[in-house]
Amino acid sequence: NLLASNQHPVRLWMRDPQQAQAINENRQNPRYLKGVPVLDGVTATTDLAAVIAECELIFVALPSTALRTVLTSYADALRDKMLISTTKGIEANTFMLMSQILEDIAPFARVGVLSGPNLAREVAAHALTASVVASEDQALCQEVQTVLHGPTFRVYASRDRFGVELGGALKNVYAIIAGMAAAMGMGENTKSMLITRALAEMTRFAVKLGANPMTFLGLAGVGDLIVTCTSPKSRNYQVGFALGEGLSLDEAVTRLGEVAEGVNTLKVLKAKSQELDVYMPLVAGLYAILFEGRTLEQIIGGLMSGEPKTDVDFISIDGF
Ligand SMILES: NC(=O)C1=CN([C@@H]2O[C@H](COP(=O)(O)OP(=O)(O)OC[C@H]3O[C@@H](n4cnc5c(N)ncnc54)[C@H](O)[C@@H]3O)[C@@H](O)[C@H]2O)C=CC1
Ligand SMILES: O=C(CO)COP(=O)(O)O
Repeated sequence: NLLASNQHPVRLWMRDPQQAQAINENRQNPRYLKGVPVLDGVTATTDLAAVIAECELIFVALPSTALRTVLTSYADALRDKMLISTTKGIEANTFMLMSQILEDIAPFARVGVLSGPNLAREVAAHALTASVVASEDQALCQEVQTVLHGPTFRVYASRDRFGVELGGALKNVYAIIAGMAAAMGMGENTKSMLITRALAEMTRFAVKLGANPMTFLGLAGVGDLIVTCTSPKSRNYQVGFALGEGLSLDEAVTRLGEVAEGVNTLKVLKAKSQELDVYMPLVAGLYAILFEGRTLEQIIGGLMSGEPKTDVDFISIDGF
């Protein structure tokens, strides 16, 4: 809709012919965005080859588990196209971020990511929103800013594609913990502690992977962490909330009926943090709750009784 309202013709690729026809006829997508009119400039279609051939700029919004499978046979068609991932996940086994998978599939495409505090429902409802486009390709960033900018949506640019993308993927895990804490009636101090220690933890991990920690101070880092850890509109938060109400993980995911990337990210992140020997007590704690039968109280108890630590890892003061 943002693109269409800037007079750009838009193709929306989807799998289900009935859904595509319904969107084209009724101008609504009631399963995912009830009550939001789909503008006339958007045409839904199931023909991916035709969409790729017709479009110069492609926003890839597939769930992380589907991205490689869906696009892998289109390598030649994607040559020279501008591909922007909006997917916030990490591939199991390879630990690749989505734009890295796009590069892998289509080495001659131009690749970037769009990430930030961007709850889909609020973007669709024209809540004032900011996002980040990140790519080493400056012209690509400018193009994305130009086509998306409007009265309610503003795009900032970054050269740090890896840091921006990593921030978007990691925060989902902490949103599950935040939702859980909310359901269990934990205090505002506790919620703030969890968010801030989450930022410390994700930054520590990112630095170990060679990312720039300053990126985590931006919209795609702390910005997205705040919105996802505080909003009941976040699906990861909702999964956490359901867990805090006593549902099992399967029940929580089934009740949601949409993608909550944090569940898969948790598994790959736990394994990677062990492999790299990065201290991530929140990730290890959530993993222990979901897969080893521990409780949130036990995990928070562990945090509170751990050996004294410094507040911010990257400030070194003599004697600390
Ligand atoms: N919804 C949001 O507020 C935001 C979502 N994202 C990211 O966008 C990505 C997608 O999430 P949503 O669209 O929100 O999830 P969703 O659960 O609302 O929708 C996922 C869509 O992907 C389709 N899909 C699933 N498997 C597919 C396949 N193999 N081939 C083609 N289509 C397939 C589903 O039919 C559904 O239409 C996630 O990585 C999420 O983190 C990023 C920013 C905001
Ligand atoms: O990434 C998002 C907001 O920026 C959406 O978060 P959820 O996937 O948890 O709904």
